[in-house]
Amino acid sequence: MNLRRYFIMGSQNCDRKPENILEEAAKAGITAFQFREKGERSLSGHEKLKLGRRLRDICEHYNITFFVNDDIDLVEPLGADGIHVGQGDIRLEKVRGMFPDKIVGLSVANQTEVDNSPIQLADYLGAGSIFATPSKADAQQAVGPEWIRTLKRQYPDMPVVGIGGITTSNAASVIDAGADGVAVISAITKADNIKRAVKNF
Ligand SMILES: Cc1ncc(COP(=O)(O)OP(=O)(O)O)c(N)n1
Ligand SMILES: Cc1nc(C(=O)O)sc1CCOP(=O)(O)O
Ligand SMILES: [Mg+2]
Repeated sequence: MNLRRYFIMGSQNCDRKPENILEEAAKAGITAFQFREKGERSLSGHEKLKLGRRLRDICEHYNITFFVNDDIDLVEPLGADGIHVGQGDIRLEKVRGMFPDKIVGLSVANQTEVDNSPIQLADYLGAGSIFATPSKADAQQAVGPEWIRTLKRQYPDMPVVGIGGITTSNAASVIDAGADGVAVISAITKADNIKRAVKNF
């Protein structure tokens, strides 16, 4: 599992064909991808499944770890490598029980969430929002890279990715704080030059 350059995207994040954006990012060197088809202008039902299949095929071709966001019903149909869940989603214990062999990620935004979560059941943590994000209306208040340090002090062996408002300009501060990777939406979907953006991470 390589979470160093973790790209997250759904069609609602894209001004052009999602397949083309993912393919450019894949060629440029992302290491993990999360299919997050969610919120305003997002697809549902069969259209969501069909897009997921096309994006999964691109990841398979470029050997990129493929995650589904939230939706347990898509994990098997898409042949996903893993699933990412947050505090308001299906409980981690249940996800782990359903998918003992998949990679499971959990979001943690503050110490209370950590204290109330079975952290050891997760394979990695998504820590954020690190900075203010334009991509998630219900994101919690930005906590800064210090949150990564706090998590790594408690769980030195648990992979942690920073998420929320991460750009090529501030990613180094997230990695310097001990993160194993950076998870981004807009820094890639909105980039003038995706190849350059991915390489700069
Ligand atoms: C890698 C990663 N980290 C955090 C999140 C956020 O998950 P969640 O809190 O469940 O919010 P939604 O993405 O479902 O809106 C994530 N998706 N990925
Ligand atoms: C999906 C997601 N989760 C977050 C969290 O804080 O848990 S922030 C976020 C959106 C990240 O998008 P961008 O890279 O454009 O800021
Ligand atoms: Mg979620």
